[in-house]
Amino acid sequence: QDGSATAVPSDGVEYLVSTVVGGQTLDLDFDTGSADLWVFSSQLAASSRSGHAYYTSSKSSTYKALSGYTWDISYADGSGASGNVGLDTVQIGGTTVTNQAVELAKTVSSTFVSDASDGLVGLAFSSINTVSPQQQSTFFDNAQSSLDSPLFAAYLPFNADGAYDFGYTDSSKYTGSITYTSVDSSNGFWEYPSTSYKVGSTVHSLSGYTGISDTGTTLILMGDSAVTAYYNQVSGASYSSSQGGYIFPCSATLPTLSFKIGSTYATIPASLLNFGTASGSSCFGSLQSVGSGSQNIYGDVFFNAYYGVFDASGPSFGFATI
Ligand SMILES: CC[C@H](C)[C@H](NC(=O)[C@H](C)NC(=O)[C@@H](CCSC)NC[C@@H](N)Cc1ccccc1)C(=O)O
Repeated sequence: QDGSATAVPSDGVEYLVSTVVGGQTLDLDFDTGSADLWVFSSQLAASSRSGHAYYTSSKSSTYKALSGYTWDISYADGSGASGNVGLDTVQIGGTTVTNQAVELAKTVSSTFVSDASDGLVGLAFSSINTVSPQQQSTFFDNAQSSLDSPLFAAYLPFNADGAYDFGYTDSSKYTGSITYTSVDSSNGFWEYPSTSYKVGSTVHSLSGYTGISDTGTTLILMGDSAVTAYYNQVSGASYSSSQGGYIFPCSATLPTLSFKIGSTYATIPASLLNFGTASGSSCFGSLQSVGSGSQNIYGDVFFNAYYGVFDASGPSFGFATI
C-alpha cells in the first residue's frame, strides 16, 4: 500500500523519518547510498545510547531472532556499525512491511553517537546488504509487491519538512516534468553516467565519471578536477585543513554548479552552494572533494533543488525541479 512519510531536517546535515519498528518509534536516516536497515538497540553500551531512542527486541511481540546472523557496515566517511539481526514489522508512513530484517546495533562509531539519528534505513540495492550468512532485503524491496508502482521518491526541500513517497510520485512536490535516466546497479547504488559539469556556463568534461544519488550524504562530492575548477571561480576561496574542506568569504559571489545526470544537466543554485558559516566570516562550501575514484556523490544539497525518483523498474533515476 502506497504511502508518504515526513522527513524532518536535522542540524542541516540529514533528514530524519519517524519509523515504527516492532511498535517502537525511532527517528531514522533514510539512506539511498546503503542497503542495511539498522537501529540503535538495547545491546549498545549505555554511553553509546545516550541521547538516542533505541530498540529493545524483548519489548516487541512480533520480533523473531535470526540466530547466528550478523552485520557489519563501513561508510565512506569512515563511520560504521555492527551487531546481530532479527525480523520485525516496520511501518513507514502508510507502508508496512512484516518480517523486515532489522539489524540491531551492538557497536556504533563515535559519529553516530553524536549524530541525531537512531539508525539508518538503507534504500540502495539489496546486493550490498551486509547481513551474513544470508543477505537480507531492503524495506523498499520487501514493500514493492504492495505498492502501485515499484518506486519511491525523495522530497527534501532546504530547511523545511520534506517527505519520502512510496509507490507513487506526487506532482504537488515538483514543477515541470520528471527526467529519467537508466541506472547501473552493478555496484549496488542508484548510479548513472555523469560525464560533464558546468561552472556557471563553462562546460567541463568528466569522461568516465558516474554519479550516485545518495540521500544519506549531506553535500555534493565530486572529483578534485571539478572541485578545483569550481573554487577557482570563487574569489578568496581556499582549502582549509582545519575545517576539512573548501571555505570562502561569506560575502563571495558563487557561480552555479551543473552536472549531467545521464544526458540532462541538473543545476544547483548559488544559494545552495554556500553551506553556511565555517568560522568568523568564512563560509563552508556545499561542493567538496569525493577524494579518489570516479564516482561523484549527489547528496541532500542536490535533493534541496530536485525531487528524486528511485524506480526499480528499469531501474532508473528521475529528477524534477522542486
Ligand atoms: C569505505 C566504505 C565503502 C565506501 C563501502 N561502503 C559504502 O559504500 C556504504 C554502503 N555507503 C556509503 O559509504 C555512502 C555512499 C558511498 S558511494 C561510494 N552512502 C552511505 C552513507 N552516506 C551513510 C551514512 C549516513 C550517515 C552518516 C554516515 C554515513 C564499502 O563498504 O566498501
